[in-house]
Amino acid sequence: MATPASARKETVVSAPGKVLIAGGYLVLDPAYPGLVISTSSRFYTVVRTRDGEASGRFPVKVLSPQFVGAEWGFVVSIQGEEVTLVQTKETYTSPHAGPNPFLSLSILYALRLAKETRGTDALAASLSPGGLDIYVLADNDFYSQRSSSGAAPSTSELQSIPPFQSQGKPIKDVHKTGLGSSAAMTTSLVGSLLIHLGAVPTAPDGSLPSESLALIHNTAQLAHCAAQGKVGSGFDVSAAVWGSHLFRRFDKDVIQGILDRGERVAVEGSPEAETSDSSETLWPALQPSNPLWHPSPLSSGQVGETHPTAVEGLAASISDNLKVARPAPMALPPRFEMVLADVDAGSNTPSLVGKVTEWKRSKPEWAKQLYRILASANQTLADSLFSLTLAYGQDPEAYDEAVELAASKKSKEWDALVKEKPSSVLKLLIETRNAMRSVQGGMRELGRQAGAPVEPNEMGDVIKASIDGSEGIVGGGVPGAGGYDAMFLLYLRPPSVGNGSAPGRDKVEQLWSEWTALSVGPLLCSAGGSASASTAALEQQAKMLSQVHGGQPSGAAPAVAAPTNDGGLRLVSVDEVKGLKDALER
Ligand SMILES: Nc1ncnc2c1ncn2[C@@H]1O[C@H](COP(=O)(O)OP(=O)(O)OP(=O)(O)O)[C@@H](O)[C@H]1O
Ligand SMILES: C[C@@](O)(CCOP(=O)(O)O)CC(=O)O
Repeated sequence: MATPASARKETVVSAPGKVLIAGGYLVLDPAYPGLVISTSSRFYTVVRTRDGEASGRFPVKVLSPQFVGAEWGFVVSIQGEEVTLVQTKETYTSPHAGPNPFLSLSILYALRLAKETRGTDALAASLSPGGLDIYVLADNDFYSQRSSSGAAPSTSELQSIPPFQSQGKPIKDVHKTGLGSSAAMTTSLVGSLLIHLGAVPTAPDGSLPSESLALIHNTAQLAHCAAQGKVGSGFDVSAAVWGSHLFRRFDKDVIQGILDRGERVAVEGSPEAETSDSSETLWPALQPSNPLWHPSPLSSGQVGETHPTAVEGLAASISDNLKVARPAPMALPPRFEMVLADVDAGSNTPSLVGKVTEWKRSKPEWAKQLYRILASANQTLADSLFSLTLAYGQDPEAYDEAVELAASKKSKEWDALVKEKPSSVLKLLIETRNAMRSVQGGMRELGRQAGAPVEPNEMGDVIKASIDGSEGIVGGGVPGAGGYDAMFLLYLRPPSVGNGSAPGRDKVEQLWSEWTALSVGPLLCSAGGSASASTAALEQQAKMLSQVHGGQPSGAAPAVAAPTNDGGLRLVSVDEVKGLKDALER
């Protein structure tokens, strides 16, 4: 099944950004799931084999063409069974490149795994004759496109910016937008290298089997944690691989031993450079079947306070059928869209995670109570979104009729609407709106208790004005850890607008452009895997979900097809991505 590595001259892998719409802070504990939506904005890594003289030393050059001076050089040496990686002195000491552990550790661990799974001869063949050129490129949304005056561009202005726009500054000076650039970069880099080096198989049609995705996921989590110097929850890397899903954290112990070795990529010629080949193997920890990567909500006693959501039950039955554990897929329901805002409050968000963790430690009883309330709101949200997808699968006409109606009213008017025109879909929309209000309220309370601006008042004000002032806005909040950096809204796009934009969404953008208390502007992306991204894939999923849900509540799970991975990591070609070819030639 594997494509012979020697046949690969070029490998391009794309991975999405993420928005954690429910479960911030709680997801640090595997007892609580989080709802992470991948974005249509993506990161791309292009790996090309270079021509040159075959030798035991292979140069690996990494270029990030959107930034000034962003060029990193590495050398892989293969001698007998020993493989070492060093960074060139010139790029290590360069003021604009320097050490970049997200890049260097991704390369290091991908090489190690390739050596373990294929042997040094095959690894050398994959790097021959002249080593590798690697390009990393991000969709414009990953970085703030504000002008030097700080003004936020409108959607139409953003649309007129060429793809993969040069930022005109070094990477350290750039303003990120919270989509998870380091996770999407690490994951697409690890994925493209493992595929290019033949360490994970691709299917004949170019898709990636679940085992391959799982191995890319596990390796990228290791590289990202090692680069960050800490183990976060990892939902960003998880979304970069699996797209939108219901996330549960893996067991830290799975990689702690490897992290404790504190490996890093040494500079060429330094004393450490001689000892950078580790004899410890990665495979036992990283192999897809290692159960520590999958805290099962159904079988482990770990879940403590929470019950598995309906959608996790579904995922377990899919995994049983596929014999590979993958997290519960969770695209937004049809006709749902997401809009994100780049907020420039002119102040740095203080360390929110530290404050919340400290509060939880000092007030364990209060924290337990609040976490229980938040967990319940998060699960209700996941279950109501799931029920909406099911409702669409069962009766798309009735669903569309209800969405058309709801999108013509402000969501605070839906209660009166359902009395006038009773509809099960409208009731589910109200349930979803209420769950989003509870999640938002819970996050605000968490911040208040911990003395941390999780949802600062200025952010709460603009979110409230957006939801209350426009038609069809289901809810919103501050994603992830919150703070002043970003916000998201979920809204309905009525069937009658076709591919056009929803009037409620346009009204929100107008409101933002006139907002003076904060500088707020839209990003271009929507949700990955949502109806707009791939209606066919979503319809297939809806049918599949209703098939499972309508089936046996206990006993044997029905046979179901593998979910598509449209919203997650995928193999692409340079030509199919608008503007990528030009950006590589710049
Ligand atoms: N295009 C790129 N080229 C090279 N390195 C990059 C690129 N994008 C991000 N990085 C690396 O990722 C680091 C940023 O990671 P960090 O974890 O601080 O942010 P983040 O949480 O991913 O941010 P955000 O979620 O806002 O995108 C940069 O300092 C750089 O090392
Ligand atoms: C607070 C936390 O739950 C969310 C951080 O999310 P983000 O990086 O702000 O999107 C921490 C984590 O999950 O790693």
